[in-house]
Amino acid sequence: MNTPGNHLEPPTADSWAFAEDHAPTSEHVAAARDEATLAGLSTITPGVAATLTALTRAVGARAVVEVGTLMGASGLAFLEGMGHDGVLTSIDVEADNQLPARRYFVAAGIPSSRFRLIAGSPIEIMPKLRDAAYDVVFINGDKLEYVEYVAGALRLLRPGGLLLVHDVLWYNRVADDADESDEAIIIREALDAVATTEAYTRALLPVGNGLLLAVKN
Ligand SMILES: C[S@@+](CC[C@H](N)C(=O)[O-])C[C@H]1O[C@@H](n2cnc3c(N)ncnc32)[C@H](O)[C@@H]1O
Repeated sequence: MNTPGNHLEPPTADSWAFAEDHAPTSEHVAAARDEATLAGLSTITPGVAATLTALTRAVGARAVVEVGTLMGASGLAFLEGMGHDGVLTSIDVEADNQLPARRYFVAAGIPSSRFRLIAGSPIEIMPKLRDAAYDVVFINGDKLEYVEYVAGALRLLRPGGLLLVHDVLWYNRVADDADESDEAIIIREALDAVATTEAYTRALLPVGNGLLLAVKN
C-alpha cells in the first residue's frame, strides 16, 4: 500500500475520471466537444479544457496561437481564459473544420474581433505570424508535423510565454519504446526538440492524451 513519501502508483481509472471532471467546462466548450465526439473526431478532454483556461488566465494572455481548430473546443477554452481584449489566432488545414468553430464562438457571444480563423497549412502560415507577439502557442494539429510546429512556435512566443503541445502521450504509444508508429516517433522527436533547447522550462502533464507545458525562458 502507498503511504505519503513512498513511490506513487499511477491513478486508477476512477481517480483519472475524478481529475478530468473536477473543473467543469462551460456549456459552449461542452457543445463543441460533443459535436466533435459525435462525429468521431478527436477533441480535447474536459481536463485539458480546464487546464488551457487556467494556464491562459495565469499568464494574463492576450494573444494565443492555436494549430488545429476543429469544432473550436480548445479555442473557446482559450477565449474564456483571456480577458475581453484577448485574441485567438487559430489555424487549420481544413477550412470546413473551422465552420463549426465560428458558429460556437458566435453562440458563446465572442465578438468576431476576438478571433482569427486561418485556413491553410500551419507550416506555411506560422512563419507569417509576428515575432514574440504571442503569450501562448497551442499545438494540436497533424502529429506528423509536430516537429515543424514546435520549431515554428519558438519565434512566436514572447519571453515567459507558454508552449502547449497536446496529444504527447498519444494513446500510451509514445512511452512504449517498442512502438515505432510514425506518430509515436515524431511526437518523441518533438518532445526531444523542446528538451534539448535551453529556451524552455518544461513539464509534461498526464491530463487528457498528454499535455507538454514549456515556458519560454
Ligand atoms: C485533434 S484535432 C484539433 C482538436 C481541437 N483543438 C479541439 O479542441 O477539439 C486536429 C486538427 O488538425 C487537423 N489535421 C490536419 N491534418 C491532420 C491529420 N493528418 N490528422 C489529424 N488531424 C489533422 C484537422 O483538420 C483537425 O481539425
